[in-house]
Amino acid sequence: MFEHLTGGRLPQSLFIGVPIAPIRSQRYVQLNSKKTIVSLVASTSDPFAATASSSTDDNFGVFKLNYDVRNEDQRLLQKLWKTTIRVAISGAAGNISNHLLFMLASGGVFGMDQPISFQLLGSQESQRKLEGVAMELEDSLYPLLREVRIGTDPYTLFKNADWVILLGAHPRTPGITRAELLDINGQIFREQGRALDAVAARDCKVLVVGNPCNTNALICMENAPRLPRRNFHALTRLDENRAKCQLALRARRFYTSLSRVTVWGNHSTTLVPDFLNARIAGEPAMDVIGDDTWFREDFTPTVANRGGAITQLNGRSSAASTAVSIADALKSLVTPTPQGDCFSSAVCTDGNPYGLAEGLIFSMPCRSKGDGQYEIVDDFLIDEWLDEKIMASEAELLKERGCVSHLIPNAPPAACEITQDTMLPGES
Ligand SMILES: NC(=O)c1ccc[n+]([C@@H]2O[C@H](COP(=O)([O-])OP(=O)(O)OC[C@H]3O[C@@H](n4cnc5c(N)ncnc54)[C@H](O)[C@@H]3O)[C@@H](O)[C@H]2O)c1
Repeated sequence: MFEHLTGGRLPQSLFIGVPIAPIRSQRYVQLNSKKTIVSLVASTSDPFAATASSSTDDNFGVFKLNYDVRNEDQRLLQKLWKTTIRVAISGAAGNISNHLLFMLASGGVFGMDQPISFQLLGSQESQRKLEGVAMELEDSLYPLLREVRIGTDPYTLFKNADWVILLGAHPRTPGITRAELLDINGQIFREQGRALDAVAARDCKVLVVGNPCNTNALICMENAPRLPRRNFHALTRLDENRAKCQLALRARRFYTSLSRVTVWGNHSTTLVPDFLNARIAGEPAMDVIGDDTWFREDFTPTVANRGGAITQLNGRSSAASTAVSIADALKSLVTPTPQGDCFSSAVCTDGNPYGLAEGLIFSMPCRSKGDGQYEIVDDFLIDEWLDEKIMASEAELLKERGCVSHLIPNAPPAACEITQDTMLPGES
C-alpha cells in the first residue's frame, strides 16, 4: 500500500504510525567484531526496545535482535502487520537467489504488510558465500525482514517453514547425461523431501526450481508424505513469461493484454507453449496473429531456446528473469487470479481433468483464490497437434520417473530409458 511512496521500502514513521525510530537502532545494541550481540539495553517504556531471546540465538548477525511487536502501538499494528512467515530457500548462495532474496525481503511478493523470516540452506562449498549473502541482507535494512538463519542442514533450515523454494541442485557438468543428472539431483531432493516431512509446517508450499525440476519435485513430494501432494510445484512460470513475451512481440500488443497463456508438461525440450487457448485482448491469439506457420514453426522453438540465446549474449544464465518468474509464481498463489485468466505451474497430476497419467509433476493451467492453494483450470481446448505434444512430454516424464524409481518409496523397480539430453538450451 505504501509502494508508490517508498519504492519498495517502508519508512518506519509511515509503517507503524509513530515518530521515526529505526527498529535496529544502534541505541539498543552493541555488536562485537563478529557481529554477535554482547549486550542489549531494553527499556520497557520504549516502544522500539529490542530484546534478546533464546529463539533468536541461531539467527545471523543483526537478526539476533528480537523485534518485539508487542511493544508497539497495538491499534495500528493489528491492522497493518501480519504474522511473520518463514521462507526456506536452498541454493541460497547461487545466482538466482542473489536476485530473489531481495525481491522477497522488500515485500514485493508476499506484501508490504508481511514480515518475513529467511532460512537459507547452502551446500558445504557455498558456506562462506552464504555468509556474504546474509551480510548483504543485514546491510539492506529491510523493515519486513525479521530473521535470517543460514546453514547446511536441511533439517534445521526447513524447520516450521511455510514456503520452501528449492534452487540448490548439482549443475550439469560436461559429460553428465540427463539420466545421471536425474540420479545425482534425485538424491539431493530425496533428502530434502525427508527433511520437509520431518520438520516443515504441515501446510508448507514447496516450489522446486533446481533442474530437472519436475522430477526433482516428484521425488521431493514422494519423500514427504506428511505434506499435501498438491502443495508441491515445479517452476514453469519462466517458460510462460517467455511465451507471453513472444506473443506480445508478434501481435505488437503490450503483454498486459494477454490471458490464458499456459505451458504444458516438462521443463525440458518437450515443454509445450499453448497458443491454441491463448487470448490477446480477449480474442484467440491465433485469430489476432493469423499465422499458423509462425505458431507451429517459430513460436515454440523460440520459447524453448530463449535461455540459450540469453546465455550466448551475456555470458551468464538468465538468473534475474528466473527470479522474477519465481516471484510471479509465488504471487499467483497469494493473489486471486483475475477472472478468465490462469497461470502455469507444474503440479501433481493426481485427479487431473485432462486424462494425464497420475503421479507426475506436470505443468498445467491453474487458478488460485489467493489463499496459497490452486485448482487446475479444466476448460482448455486440446486439439490433435497439442495433444500429440502434451503426450510426448508426458511420455518423457514417465521415463524420468522410471529412472528415479529407486528414490521413490514403494515404487516398483523400473528401467531407465532416458537416452537423450532433454535439458533446455542454456540451462545447467
Ligand atoms: N525451472 C526453471 O525455469 C529454471 C530456470 C533457470 C534455472 N533453473 C535451475 O535452477 C537451479 C539454480 O540455478 P542458479 O543459477 O541459481 O545456480 P547456481 O549454481 O548459481 O546456484 C546453485 C547453488 O546451489 C548450491 N547447492 C548445490 N547443491 C546443494 C544442496 N544439496 N543444498 C543446498 N545448496 C546446494 C550450490 O552450491 C550453489 O551455490 C539450477 O539447477 C538451474 O538449472 C531452473
